[in-house]
Amino acid sequence: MENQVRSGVGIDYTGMMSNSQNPSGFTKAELQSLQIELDRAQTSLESRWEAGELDFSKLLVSMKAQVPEIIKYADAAASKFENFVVLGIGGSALGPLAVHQALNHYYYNELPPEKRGLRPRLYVVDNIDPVRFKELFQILDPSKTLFNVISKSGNTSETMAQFLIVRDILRQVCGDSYAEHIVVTTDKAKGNLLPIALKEGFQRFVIPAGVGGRFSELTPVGLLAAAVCGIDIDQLLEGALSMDQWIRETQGVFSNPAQLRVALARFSWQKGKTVSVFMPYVDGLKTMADWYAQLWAESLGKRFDRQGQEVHVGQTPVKALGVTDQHSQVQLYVEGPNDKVMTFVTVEKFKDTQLIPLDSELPEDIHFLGGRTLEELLFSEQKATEYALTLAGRQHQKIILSSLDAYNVGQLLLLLEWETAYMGELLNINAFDQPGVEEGKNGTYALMGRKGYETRKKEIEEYGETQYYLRS
Ligand SMILES: O=P(O)(O)OC[C@H]1O[C@](O)(CO)[C@@H](O)[C@@H]1O
Repeated sequence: MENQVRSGVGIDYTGMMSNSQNPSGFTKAELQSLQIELDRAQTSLESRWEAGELDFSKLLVSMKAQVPEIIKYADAAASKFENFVVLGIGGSALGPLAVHQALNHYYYNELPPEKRGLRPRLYVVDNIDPVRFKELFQILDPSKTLFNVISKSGNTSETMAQFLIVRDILRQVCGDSYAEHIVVTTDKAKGNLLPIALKEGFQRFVIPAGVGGRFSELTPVGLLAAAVCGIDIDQLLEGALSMDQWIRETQGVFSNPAQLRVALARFSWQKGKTVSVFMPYVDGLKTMADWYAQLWAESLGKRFDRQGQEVHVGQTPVKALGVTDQHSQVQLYVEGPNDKVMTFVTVEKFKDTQLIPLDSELPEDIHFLGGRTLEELLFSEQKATEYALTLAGRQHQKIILSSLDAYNVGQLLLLLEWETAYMGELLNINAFDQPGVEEGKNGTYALMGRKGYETRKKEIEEYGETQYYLRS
């Protein structure tokens, strides 16, 4: 194998490469030809790192130093509250959810408290659907709940609205002690949430200035929820640091995992693969696909390059789950337009095993299942899907975690963050802003009557008149 598997996460890119079954795959020479560009990207990223623009990586060490403080608070919260609710959206919600699902029991909230290590149930409310919001309070006792309001900007309408509703409920239920039920995670110096937190005396955690929402999982954004729910955040950061070191200290497309992944992404993009399918074959990683989708889409979907030229770049991320989506989307991937590149995410070993019982009374055709395990079936299905894709000339690769543990999840997060940063360099765009979303945010302020947005409001209302409509 050319690519070294270090510490527990590996990349199998056989399905991306040219061979007798897939002559249209890439050659080693092709990947190697990108090395000068990759070296340039590495140098540029290094200077951005120095300048504090890549604090998702640079601040890992200081995050590790903050672990005891976070654990101390989390343990105290866990002994006091039955529920921990994250209020946030986008990067302020997807990371906490992804890591929780990856590392805790799949039915964590339904477990009796002693099987949860007496830790609180976790809810991540990442939307503003009024029905869902109301229904949350039909199952939650606010007096036994700690709410973590997370917003980097401290201004996001969805999160601020959630906060205002929750604060109101808490005031009614808990009276003067309502502030003990709110912990705020936001910027140190900016945004509307900060002065409120200071005035009302909420416990506060800081999102470092140079870390944007979608890169913030390994700051208090994700670390607090993880620690409250019993995840080993020290190991999470340890894994992240080891991947960080591997990527920052290694030269060469066949040795540096971020360079390898980005070279594959770059060539597939160039060859018309406008869709990137992220398909874990582990239920625990299902919401990791949501987290990845935001990271890849918001970072790389850009209209202008750094010189202001209109480029309209970006690969569309699609979330899928193996084996479930074999029975839903894979037909399209095998026979539809050849515009997709697939990343499967798998584990070498599941935490547990499940035997399929043998029953010789049953029809002969299902005998083959008996005595085998569910994971054997799952691995076989995955392999068979890879084979079908290869036969159809479709490219695919695998990120393989030795097991689904905190260390490896930390590695995975950093790998995906770094490859996104690299892709930004190769596409010559700013991977750390989101001007297209800001437009929508401002439009929302206008429509909701925020001061200073009156002209915008008028424009949108005029534009927004319904002209064509069909109804039952
Ligand atoms: O954490 P904030 O500032 O509330 O932002 C939430 C999300 O909104 C965005 O700014 C736009 O979707 C994301 O980048 C971010 O993760």
